[in-house]
Amino acid sequence: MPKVLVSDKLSPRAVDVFKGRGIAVDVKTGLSPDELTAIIGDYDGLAIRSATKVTADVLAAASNLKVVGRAGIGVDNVDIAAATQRGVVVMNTPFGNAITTAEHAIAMMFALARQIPQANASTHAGKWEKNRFMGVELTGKTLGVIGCGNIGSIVAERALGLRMRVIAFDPYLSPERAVDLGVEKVDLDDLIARSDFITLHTPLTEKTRGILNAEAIARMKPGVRLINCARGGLIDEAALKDALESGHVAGAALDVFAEEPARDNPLFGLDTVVCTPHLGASTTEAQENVALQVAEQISDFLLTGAVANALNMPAVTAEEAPRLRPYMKLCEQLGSFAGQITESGLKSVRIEYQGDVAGLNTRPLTATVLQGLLSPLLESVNMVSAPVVARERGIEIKETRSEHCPNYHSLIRLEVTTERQTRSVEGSLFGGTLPRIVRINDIPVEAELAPNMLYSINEDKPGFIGSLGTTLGDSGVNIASFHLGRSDAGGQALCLVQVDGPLPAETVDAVSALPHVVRAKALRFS
Ligand SMILES: NC(=O)C1=CN([C@@H]2O[C@H](COP(=O)(O)OP(=O)(O)OC[C@H]3O[C@@H](n4cnc5c(N)ncnc54)[C@H](O)[C@@H]3O)[C@@H](O)[C@H]2O)C=CC1
Ligand SMILES: O=C(O)C(=O)COP(=O)(O)O
Repeated sequence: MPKVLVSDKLSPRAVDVFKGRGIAVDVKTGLSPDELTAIIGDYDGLAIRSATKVTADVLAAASNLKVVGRAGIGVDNVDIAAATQRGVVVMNTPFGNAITTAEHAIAMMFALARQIPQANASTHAGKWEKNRFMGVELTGKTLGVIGCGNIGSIVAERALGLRMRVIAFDPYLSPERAVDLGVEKVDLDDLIARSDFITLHTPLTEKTRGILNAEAIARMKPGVRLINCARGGLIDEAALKDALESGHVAGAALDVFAEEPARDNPLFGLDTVVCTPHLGASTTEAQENVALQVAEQISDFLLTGAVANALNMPAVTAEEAPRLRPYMKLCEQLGSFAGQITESGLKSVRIEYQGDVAGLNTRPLTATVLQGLLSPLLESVNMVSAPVVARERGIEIKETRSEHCPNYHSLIRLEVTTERQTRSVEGSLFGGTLPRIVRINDIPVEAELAPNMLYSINEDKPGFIGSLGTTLGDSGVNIASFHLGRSDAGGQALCLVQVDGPLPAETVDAVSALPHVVRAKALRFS
């Protein structure tokens, strides 16, 4: 039974989902990094929000971990590169809290415009400072949206409803989408120079860190107001403090901080700053959405192999997963076969999908071919890490698809070019589910790959099969099945022999030494 750890405060509905799907679940929140590292090795899945930091150290201790599910959007608390290297799928729930977070940004904008928190505190204190809290109207003001994705575009829609003029900076926002949303697409300089309010909705990346730094703040309109419900690192907090103190920035509403939990921050105590403790996603509705979704996604992945909303792996739907499974087995075998007979550096890999399989989602299949191919050559690689590892090693990967497939419903052809030669192996599914190798180096053969196999290439000469059988028999190796193929009479021949148990190295050497044998090798398949 797979086991999941919930290490942040998630709606209890997540636990219900895990239990309902037959997954064991522990809830342990508030763990220190050391405590998490000490126990993570017991779990197949980890469900988190923003508090848990899934660092390379945590991942190094996570020997059984297959999936990290983020009940929310931002994954800057997860070392995705390290997860990918370790073959751990990282998923998020990209929509479940978007409306709620957009609403928080709008609420923060109103709070800023009318100083509601300050007025609230003053009124509770019995001060009745009617003349102190003079606000500004939103109607007709220009709102600059930095990052116009899911949340930014909801904020834009709501702001248009408030009769604001909305301008947006987002390099990935298409002009058509901007027109549909009713926003003006501008560059960052323009946005900074023209906005009365600026709201941030980008992820925190190396490109966006400090996007509003001292220099950007200096170019803003005097009296500008800033809202940040995305990530703390987007604004330079020290520069913002200076600009608030000088009055150049009239106010800032911040839900997120460079260091969280933020117990001590340079901006605390300024009466022009409105703060909330990372509450953007904190509504009952959003928390139920993301908890249910992440629990379903983690369960689907652990139980069926379906992959949704992964940041480091192609998607596989619950409908596709069972259809892809036999092809994945075939792809793994094709890759593993090629990987085991490869003895020099890989240069390129070409995968041809023919027939029915060409109409399926082939990205996970290609990832599985690469996993099979690289596994015999590298220490630990799986379908999450294999494409990245292949790219890092400069291996060129080509994928082609054709509906045309004369002899089979589906055929997958893998061609591997190394520093020395090009080899190919082709396979199909018999009866729709059983992987079979049907061609090796353009020589037809029909073989099922079993855990222990002997592969040999020989000249097609009389007597070879007898001497091979005798050599194996003399070594006490029992033959389970025997598959032969040849290019033409007297030309190159090959055989794949399934044997009962691992082949001793001396036996392989003895086969290699037989007359007419070009090469012999023991192969293992899972
Ligand atoms: N305060 C809170 O509780 C919450 C905060 N968030 C934060 O909000 C962020 C945005 O969430 P979504 O809108 O759902 O993400 P999204 O991925 O839908 O949108 C992000 C947008 O930022 C744009 N972008 C990327 N790099 C950019 C750059 N250098 N300059 C300008 N735009 C850039 C992208 O093109 C994209 O359109 C999340 O990454 C997360 O950090 C999300 C949910 C709750
Ligand atoms: O979804 C996000 O990106 C958020 O920032 C929400 O964070 P939280 O789950 O409330 O800790």
